[in-house]
Amino acid sequence: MNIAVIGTGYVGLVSGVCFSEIGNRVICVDNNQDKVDMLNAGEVPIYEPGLKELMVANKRAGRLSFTSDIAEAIRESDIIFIAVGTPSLPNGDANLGYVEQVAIEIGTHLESYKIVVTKSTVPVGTNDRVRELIQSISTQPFDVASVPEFLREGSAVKDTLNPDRIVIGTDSERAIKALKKLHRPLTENLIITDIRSAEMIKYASNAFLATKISFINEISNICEKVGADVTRVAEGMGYDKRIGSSFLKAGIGYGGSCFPKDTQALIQIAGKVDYDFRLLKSVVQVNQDQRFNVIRKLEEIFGTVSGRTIAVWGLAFKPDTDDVRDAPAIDIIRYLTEAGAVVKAYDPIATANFRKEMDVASIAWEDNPLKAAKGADALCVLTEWKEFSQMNLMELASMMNEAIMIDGRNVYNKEQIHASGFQYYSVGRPGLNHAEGKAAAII
Ligand SMILES: NC(=O)C1=CN([C@@H]2O[C@H](COP(=O)(O)OP(=O)(O)OC[C@H]3O[C@@H](n4cnc5c(N)ncnc54)[C@H](O)[C@@H]3O)[C@@H](O)[C@H]2O)C=CC1
Ligand SMILES: O=C(O)[C@H]1O[C@H](OP(=O)(O)OP(=O)(O)OC[C@H]2O[C@@H](n3ccc(=O)[nH]c3=O)[C@H](O)[C@@H]2O)[C@H](O)[C@@H](O)[C@@H]1O
Repeated sequence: MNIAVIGTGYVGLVSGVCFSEIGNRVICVDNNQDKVDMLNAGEVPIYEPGLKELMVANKRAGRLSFTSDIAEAIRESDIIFIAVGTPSLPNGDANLGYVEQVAIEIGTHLESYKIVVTKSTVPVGTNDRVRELIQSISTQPFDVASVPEFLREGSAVKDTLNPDRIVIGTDSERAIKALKKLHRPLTENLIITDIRSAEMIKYASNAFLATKISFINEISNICEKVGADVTRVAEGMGYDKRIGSSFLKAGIGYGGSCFPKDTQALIQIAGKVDYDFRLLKSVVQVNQDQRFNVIRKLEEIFGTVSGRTIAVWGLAFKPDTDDVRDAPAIDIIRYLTEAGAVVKAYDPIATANFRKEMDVASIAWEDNPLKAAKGADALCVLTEWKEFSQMNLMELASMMNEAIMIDGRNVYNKEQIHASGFQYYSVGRPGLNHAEGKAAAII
C-alpha cells in the first residue's frame, strides 16, 4: 500500500519506518526542512534502538522516502497518517494547532479518495474536527479514522512491530477493510471501534498506567514508614493476573512527553463535560510530589543543600532515550541549584537535550559518571541506566567527599549496598535505607 506519514517525531518516524519494513511504500513528511535533510542523509534525529538500521535498509530498498512536500505525499498515497505533536497548552488542554494545520493542508491537496488516519493523541471529537476542516476545503471523497499509537520510547521499534493490539476507530467499512489489511502483518489483535471510543482508549490507557505508577509510589511512601519493601510488595501483587506486574516500579514518578500531558488533557476533557476527574487529579499531584522525595531526603541529611556539591546520575525521563521532556531531573536540579547547591550532572546520552532545557553556571556537565561523583557530598540516581547498576560501588564511595546515595530508581540491591559502605536511601525499601524503617518496631 502507499502510505503518507505527516510528522517525523517519534511516532511518525517509527511508524513510517515500520510500515515500510512490512512491505509498504512510505513517504514521510515534515515541515522542518533540517529534519528532512538529516533523514535523507541517513541520520536519525532521535535516539531509538534499532531504528537507524531499519530506516537505512528500507530507504535503500526504495520503500521509504522523506520530503517536506506534503502535496506530493498526499497525491502518492492511499492512506495518510497524521502524526504531529499535540503538546499541552498552559491550561492543560491538548494543543490541536498542528493537527488542524495538517487537516487544512490535506483538504487543500486532496485530488482523489484517501483514508485520513489520526495517530497523534487527540481529545475525543478531534477526528470529527479533522473531517469538518477537510470538508470545508475539498469536495473530494475521503474517510477518517482514529488509530492511536501505544509505542514506548526506548523500545519503539519492537513495540510497533509487535503491538499488544491495534485500535481502529472509524465509521467507514472501506477504511476498516484497508486498515485491517495494513495492520494485520503486525498483529491479529485488531480492535474495531467507533471513532470516539478509539480516541478515548488512548487517553484511558495512558491515564491508567500513570495511575498504577502513582499508586505504587504512594505504597512505597507507606512502606518506608512501616518497614515493608515495595519491590517485594509489587512482586507479590504482580503475580495476580488481574493486577499484572508491569508499571509497578516505584521511583521518582513518571515523566516524558506523554503521561504528564495526556493526564492533564484527560482532566481537561472531563472538565469540559462537567466531570471532575478526582482520581486522575490525585494521580498527577502524587506524581508531582514524588520527585521531591529526593530533595526531602537530602534536606533531612544536610539540613540545607546550600553550599553542598550534589552529583546527579541520569537526566533522561527513563533509560534508553535522550528525551528529557518533563523529566523529574528538571525539577530536582532546578530546586538544587536555586537552593544554592552545586550540581555535577551525568547522563550517557541526554546531556545535550537537558542543557537546552536548563543551563546554569552552578551545573557542571560531566562526560563520565565517576567524574560527576568525585568529591561530591551526595549522589542522586535519577534514571536507571544499565551502566549505573554495573558500577563498582566501593570505588565510587571512596571517591566521594561523603558516601551518601539517594537512589531514586532502586537500582542497587542489598549485597551491592552492604559491601559498599554507602549511607543509602532508596524508594520504599527501608530495610536498606540508612536509619529508616525504625517505625516498623512499633506497628
Ligand atoms: N513520543 C511518544 O513516545 C508517543 C507519542 N504519541 C503521540 O503522537 C503524537 C506525536 O508525538 P511525537 O512523535 O513525540 O511528536 P514530536 O513533537 O516529536 O514530532 C512532531 C513532528 O511533526 C512535525 N510537524 C508539525 N507540524 C507539521 C506539519 N504541518 N507538517 C509536517 N510536519 C509537521 C514537527 O516538525 C515534528 O517533527 C503526539 O500526539 C503524542 O502524544 C503517542 C504515542 C507515543
Ligand atoms: O503515549 C505515549 O507517548 C506513550 O507513553 C508511555 O510511553 P513512554 O512515555 O515512552 O515511557 P514509559 O515506559 O511508559 O515510561 C513513562 C514514565 O513512567 C515511569 N515509570 C514507568 C513504569 C514504572 O513501573 N514506573 C515508572 O516510574 C518511567 O520512568 C517514565 O518516566 C506509554 O507506556 C506508551 O504506551 C504510550 O504510547
